[in-house]
Amino acid sequence: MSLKKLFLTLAMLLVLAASVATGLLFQRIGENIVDDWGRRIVEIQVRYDSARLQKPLQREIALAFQMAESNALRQWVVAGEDPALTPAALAEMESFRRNFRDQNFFVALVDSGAYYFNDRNEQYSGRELRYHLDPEKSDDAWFFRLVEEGRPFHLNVNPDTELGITQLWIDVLMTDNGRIIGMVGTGLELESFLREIVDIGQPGITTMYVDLNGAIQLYRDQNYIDFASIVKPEGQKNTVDLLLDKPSDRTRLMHMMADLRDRSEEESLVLSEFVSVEGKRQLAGIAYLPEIGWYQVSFIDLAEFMPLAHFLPVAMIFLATLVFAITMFYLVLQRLILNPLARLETNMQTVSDGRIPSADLPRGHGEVGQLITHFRQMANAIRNHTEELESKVRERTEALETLARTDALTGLANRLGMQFALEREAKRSIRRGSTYGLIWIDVDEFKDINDTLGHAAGDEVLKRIGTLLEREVREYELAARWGGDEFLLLVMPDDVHALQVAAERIRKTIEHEAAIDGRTVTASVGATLARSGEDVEAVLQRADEALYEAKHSGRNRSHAIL
Ligand SMILES: Nc1nc2c(ncn2[C@@H]2O[C@H](COP(=O)(O)OP(=O)(O)OP(=O)(O)O)[C@@H](O)[C@H]2O)c(=O)[nH]1
Repeated sequence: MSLKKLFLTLAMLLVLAASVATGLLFQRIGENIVDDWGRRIVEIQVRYDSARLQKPLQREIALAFQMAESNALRQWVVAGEDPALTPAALAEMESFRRNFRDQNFFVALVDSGAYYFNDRNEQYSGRELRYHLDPEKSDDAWFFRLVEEGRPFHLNVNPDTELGITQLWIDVLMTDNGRIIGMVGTGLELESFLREIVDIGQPGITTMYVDLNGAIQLYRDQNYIDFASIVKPEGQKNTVDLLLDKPSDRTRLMHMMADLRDRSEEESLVLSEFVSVEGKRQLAGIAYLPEIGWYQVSFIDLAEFMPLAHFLPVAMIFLATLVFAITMFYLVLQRLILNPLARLETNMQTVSDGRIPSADLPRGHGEVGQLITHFRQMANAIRNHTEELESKVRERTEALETLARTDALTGLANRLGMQFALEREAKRSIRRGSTYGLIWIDVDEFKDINDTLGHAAGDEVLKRIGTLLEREVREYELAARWGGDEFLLLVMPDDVHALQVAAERIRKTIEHEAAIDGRTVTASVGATLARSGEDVEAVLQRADEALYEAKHSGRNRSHAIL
């Protein structure tokens, strides 16, 4: 895997890991914040709700206690509902009725079982005695049970089947010298009370009030309320665990309730615990309200109340910054290291393929820069060396080529060199319609020179003739040793006559200047003029024939065939 791919994969893995870590971190931080704040909020909420509930209730309870202590009422009851005292007693009842929140009252008497009631609409004015309580009737059991329990006051949520209304009843015992003689109080219309006090419609918050047994007394959904719980046997009550998903949560709540009751002197103590309600993790806040003998239980759905989504923008900004930083790091890495290295690698590949590296190398920084500089120096050295080598090879090749076309003894062109020159001239002749002359020289009785004067003398003769012929040709003409004692001149005569003159002059020059060891050296010379576009072989043939003629007409002659 290339470094580029490796770092890209690494960068992507980093982004992925950073995203997961950020997500987990923010979820953890968010949950901690929400849990921490949730506990504070639930505490405040419970205190606030309990104050809101107790304020109206306490007023009603205090009023009910006043009513229970009313002399007019007590005297009337003790006197066995003396008709003479009844108007004053009814007036007292009416007076309290007007003061109660829902403007109703009840008075229930132990001895006679009489039950007096009037309401806001005064529909029972003049006939306040509604009925007589019957210990045998289950609807009246609440009264006899409360009298039996002897608690000074009690809150009772109960539908009154006789009257056809459901109320939160405030029941206060009326006593005379320690003897319970009756019960007075008022009823708060449950629906409006729940609407105004309990179900305040705050999203994510559910409040309820339960009695010492955990039986639900006030809750926005009346179906859950444990009506007349005072007379219900244990096990049949609608308790708080109806809302809880797990039995373990119920146990924990019950423990908290017991703990709160033990510590009821600690004012406004609120305990909180996470529980599962209707499949959601909710924070339950519980407070004991000793004045009314109930607990307040508030469930806060923190996911709705303080959604973790609120932390999302912060998490997104954090993540975006992280991704941006990693991307920038990768881009800088790519620009400063990966790209220069990739180009360097391409150049190195060129070198390893035996080609000349490109002069266009990237610039780099730091160690990469040093690496590139060293490679550049190395590449330049290779390039210079290669060019030098190539130049030398070219020179040597040219020298070899020259050598291959040169006669070692005389320094003239050899047969190969002459053939090249002839081919070139023949092509030019075709191209330009030009012509050229050939002069063929053969040393006379050279074998004899060798035989008599020695082979070295023979060589010397050949060298001298070479020098003479070299002198005879012009710059653009060529003298060559054709082989053995034969020489060939490629000449450019102006005309036939000039060719004949040149051939004769060469013969004479040899005769006069090539003598060795006192022995005259002569040569026979044949000459011919190439015709326009004529084949080289044909011209050579004719020159050879001219030479043959010169030889056979007595040697040391020049002869031209035109
Ligand atoms: N010294 C010397 N002799 C050579 C060289 N090349 C060829 N020869 C000799 O040159 C002689 C050429 O002789 P021929 O061409 O047969 O005849 P010739 O003796 O010149 O007689 P004509 O040409 O008929 O006049 C031969 O004996 C060759 O051995 C050389 O490089 N040096």
